[in-house]
Amino acid sequence: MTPVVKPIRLGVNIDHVATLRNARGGRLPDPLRAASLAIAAGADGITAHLREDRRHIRDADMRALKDEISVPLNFEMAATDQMVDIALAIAPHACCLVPERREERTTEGGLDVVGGGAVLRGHIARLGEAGIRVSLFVAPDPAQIGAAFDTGAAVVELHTGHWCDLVAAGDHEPAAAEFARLVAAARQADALGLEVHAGHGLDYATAETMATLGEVRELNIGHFLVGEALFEGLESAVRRMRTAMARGRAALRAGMAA
Ligand SMILES: CC(=O)[C@@H](O)[C@H](O)COP(=O)(O)O
Ligand SMILES: NCC(=O)COP(=O)(O)O
Repeated sequence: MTPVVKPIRLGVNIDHVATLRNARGGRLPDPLRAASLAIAAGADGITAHLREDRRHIRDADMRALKDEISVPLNFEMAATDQMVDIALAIAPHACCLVPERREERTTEGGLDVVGGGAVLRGHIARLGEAGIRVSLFVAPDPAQIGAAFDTGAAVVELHTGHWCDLVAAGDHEPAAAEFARLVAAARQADALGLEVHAGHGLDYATAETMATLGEVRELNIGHFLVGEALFEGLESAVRRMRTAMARGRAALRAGMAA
């Protein structure tokens, strides 16, 4: 009997709508309007990253999203006491703990769960005790996946940024090797009972490829979609992304049936 292919969700990250808004210090474009349009176009969830330097999403944005949107809110944040306190006050559906370095242009690596120790486990416990689903944003590294399981977090989000950069550069062999790491990490995490998400740097083609991995249940995508929205509108870009992901799942089913 052909195994059941579980659905895959799209989380739309609206950080960079706030980047454009903050460029002039005003109210527009409104990240909440972007979230509403993304949801109307089929987004299963909204993701927003409240960085310590508030370079894009601000505290008021996160509060407005929690109060107004009709789909789960995935609150991305650094693993700090301050951010945990803010997350507990907002009470989103989920929190994704990501590494942050002030000087970084974008999220670079995955969370060092292996080295996180009792402090990280304390943050995870505080969030979990409040009923918030905790996700750890990690590189596709077996040790990090195993450590994530040991922390009691429910979800790992696999960092696809390095793979996407290699694909974009046309470095085919290194890209294939990094994709193999993502495949192995997804299988390892799934076998441990962790829910598997993925994100960072994804576009239509790489999202379609990620959707061929049955273990992957959610893709969080932002920068590419906001860029495409400048040319074709956010609703169109989100619909095209959903279609690309559906093509990936269809390819998975076809492979299973063969
Ligand atoms: C964790 C992650 O991949 C996203 O939140 C990404 O960080 C987008 O935000 P930045 O572009 O500010 O890194
Ligand atoms: N966690 C990944 C995310 O939320 C969006 O990352 P990107 O698509 O903006 O690179």
